[in-house]
Amino acid sequence: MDHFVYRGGVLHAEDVPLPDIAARFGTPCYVYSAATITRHYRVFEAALADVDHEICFAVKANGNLGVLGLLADLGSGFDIVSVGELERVITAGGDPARVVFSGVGKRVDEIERALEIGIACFNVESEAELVRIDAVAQRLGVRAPISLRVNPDVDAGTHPYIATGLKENKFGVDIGRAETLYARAADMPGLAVRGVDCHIGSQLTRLAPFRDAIDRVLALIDRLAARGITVDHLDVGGGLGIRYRDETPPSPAEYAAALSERVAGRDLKLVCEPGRVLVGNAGILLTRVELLKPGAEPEDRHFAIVDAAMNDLLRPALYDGWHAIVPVAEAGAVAPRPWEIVGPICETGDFLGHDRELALAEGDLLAVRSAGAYGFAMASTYNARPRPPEVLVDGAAAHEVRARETVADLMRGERRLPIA
Ligand SMILES: Cc1ncc(COP(=O)(O)O)c(C=O)c1O
Ligand SMILES: N[C@@H](CCCC[NH3+])C(=O)O
Repeated sequence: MDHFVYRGGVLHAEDVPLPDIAARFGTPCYVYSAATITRHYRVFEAALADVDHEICFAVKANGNLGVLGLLADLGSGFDIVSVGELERVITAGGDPARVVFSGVGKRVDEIERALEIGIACFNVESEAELVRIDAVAQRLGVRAPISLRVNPDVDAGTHPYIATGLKENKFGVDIGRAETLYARAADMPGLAVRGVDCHIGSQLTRLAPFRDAIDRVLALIDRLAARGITVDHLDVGGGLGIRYRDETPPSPAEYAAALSERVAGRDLKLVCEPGRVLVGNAGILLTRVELLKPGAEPEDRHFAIVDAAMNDLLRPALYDGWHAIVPVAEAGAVAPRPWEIVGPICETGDFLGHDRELALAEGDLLAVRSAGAYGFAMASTYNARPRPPEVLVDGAAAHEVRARETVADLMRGERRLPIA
């Protein structure tokens, strides 16, 4: 459930009509609903209430300070993959002691900063990284809390670009080698073994792969215990899918119940790293139809060129991701027809949606739905297009939590030769 609803024929974000947002902040523009994020977080939290747990929001899904601040106030921890994300969490008021640090290529300076600030755990993705973290921690005179991210070799049944839990993927260490690596980690003076971590992919719509992965990881935890290596938490990563079109993912409550059932009776804290499920359907990309280019022949395609493009929302171009595209106001006298919704960028892959039955006129506003996760976060400035503003709506108030970039912002730090 989200808080983007039609009232009087006009789409609102909570109590704010989207045309008001377009008038105030211009288009394209990302719009998020605080009530939706809050609701999703609380549902997740309530579903895990019976087990010792920590929710660490995956910052990569949406790193806006307004969104992170809201989640921090709700009590969320954070999953980061770079020192940039760590600084964002700290600036937004998040608690570094509730941060887990994932990612296959952590640099020495990133490890140093995370150790200085005192994060909860490093999710270590290779033997080389264990050695690196151990060396940095010893140099700083501390012990780094670690989990090994194990790759359980299960098929997440998602798009191949976002499946991570197969042996062929670059992520984590082979579950068959994990025991040996844990034994090695336990002997390293700069490391403190704390947990086991696993994340099998994103936009999963079935529970079975999560269950399979957890069962394999719990079996590993038992084998480790038999060797005298105990862990205090199991990090199950993120990955729960959302409905973009007609998917029927498990609800957060069903997902959480499946997890708690697996760990019940064990002295283990459950750590989750949800991203998309908390913010995906809490955001839209607001865009305006610039020009219409209908085909001349019956078999021709009709193009609607809008002011948002693949640089603003990459998912359609990158994964053929389907996002609902809906009118902000009810159509006037125009008849609906199938439109290709495209941006102004010089790439054939620059589309937001194919074959959408819409009644369009130039100047109309459209909402590209389910854009709260991996939307702005993956935006670029390709074609020298400044990135859009982000607006966080809370009831009747619309807060600009990121101003629109300017062309001057894009050129900052650049020079032409000769440099005086
Ligand atoms: C390590 C890790 N944790 C959490 C997430 C968040 O995933 P999602 O947005 O699918 O919940 C990701 C991204 O897939 C990830 O790579
Ligand atoms: N960026 C992807 C998900 C990748 C998740 C990163 N671990 C998406 O939009 O669906």
